[in-house]
Amino acid sequence: MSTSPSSTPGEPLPHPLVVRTVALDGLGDGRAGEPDPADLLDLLPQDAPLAWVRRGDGLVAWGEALRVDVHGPDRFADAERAWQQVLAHAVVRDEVGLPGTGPVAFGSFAFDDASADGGTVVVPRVVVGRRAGRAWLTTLTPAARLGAAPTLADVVTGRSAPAAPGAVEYRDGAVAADDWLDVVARGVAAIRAGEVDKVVLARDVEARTEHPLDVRWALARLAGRYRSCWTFSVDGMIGATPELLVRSERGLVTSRVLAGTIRRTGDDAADMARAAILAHSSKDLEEHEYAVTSVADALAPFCSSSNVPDVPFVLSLPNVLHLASDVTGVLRGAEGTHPSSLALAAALHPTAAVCGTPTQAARALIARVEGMDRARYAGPVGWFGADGDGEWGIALRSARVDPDDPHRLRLFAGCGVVAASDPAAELAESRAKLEPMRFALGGD
Ligand SMILES: C=C(O[C@@H]1C=C(C(=O)O)C=C[C@H]1O)C(=O)O
Repeated sequence: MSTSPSSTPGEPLPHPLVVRTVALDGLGDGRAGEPDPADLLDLLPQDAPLAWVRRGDGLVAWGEALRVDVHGPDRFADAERAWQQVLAHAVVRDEVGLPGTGPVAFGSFAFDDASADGGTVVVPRVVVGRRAGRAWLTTLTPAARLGAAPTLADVVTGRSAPAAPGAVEYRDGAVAADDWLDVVARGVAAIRAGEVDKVVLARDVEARTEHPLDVRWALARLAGRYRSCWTFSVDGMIGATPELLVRSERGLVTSRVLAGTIRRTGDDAADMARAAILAHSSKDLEEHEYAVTSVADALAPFCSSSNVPDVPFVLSLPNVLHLASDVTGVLRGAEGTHPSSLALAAALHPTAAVCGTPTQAARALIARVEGMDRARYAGPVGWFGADGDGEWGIALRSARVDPDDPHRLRLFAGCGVVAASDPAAELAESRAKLEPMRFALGGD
């Protein structure tokens, strides 16, 4: 675990963190020329923007009061510990008291324990949040004592308009598209040989942008088009995921499980017919069942009661239709004794929606045949607060901006493979899942 700016990991900040949350005025009626929290993404600076936004609500943040890099199988626990240490030294005045107010940290974690790209927690300096018509501003400042109440005009200064990335060139990532057919075929063969029941296999595509990517430009495109997804940006990992690994709020946990996919055609009547096919496809229902069971089983030890829908619904996105189930549960025990949302995410990860069934065998198969490091793709991404509540998505429909070159990104997509899978159909599905990030970079 490495922390910055810090002296030693045990004592991460030279001063306590002074955290102050104030309510912001009614949305949209701020004074002319003043920043307005009505569009959170508009408030972000170009440098290292943090975001977790859906349908206009959520959190945006910037600056780094503290950054912690973690690695290996203990990356989630190490991140949690670092956050607890920050909180132990924090002085908090929260005048709003909603989920997402007070101290907040963002995180993004690798899919695989062995990834070189383990994970990062960022404690920002400024957070602006919005939820159900209310908005707030939080400042997190390593300081000796509480200062004056901050205003949005103080912290949103010198914003340039997001700039388009210009022409974008795409080329094969670690495995060429044609060779990936063989990767899927090896997955199907392993299933038929009884090694696993389901495996999720992914591939990457490299993009090179003419101008350095202004992440804000991509985020605005994603949030505008993929409204039922969670648009995120944490430590260079960006995307709009339709899949919520876990939300934990005041003792109630929710997980949106997706598995089973059909591409959309662009013709609404044809898509309705395809939705009906998807809802009755035994191949897709089987894939979905594995994913729901993995989430329900992982949540069960933490919950006193839970609700697991018998039948999935069809989630319609601009590029694909998915089978979807919202699994909910009530956490066991009294408030204050619950595991944090990050601990729940760690217990759930990796679900069968992004790994396979059984988990360990599917993990080993992925490591053997996929031919790439997934890095942060398909890992948990999101935020949590001082009480541990928070939201963690699965980093899908996503890309990683090269930390050393803002012209370069790796785009990722994967597909659930079962005995009845056809490699060519999975390749087509992976192309459909790459569409959101291609659109984010300026594609149609
Ligand atoms: C792995 C991805 O998506 C996952 C796989 C799905 C499937 O195979 O049907 C559907 C949704 C996600 O759980 C991805 O988008 O990269």
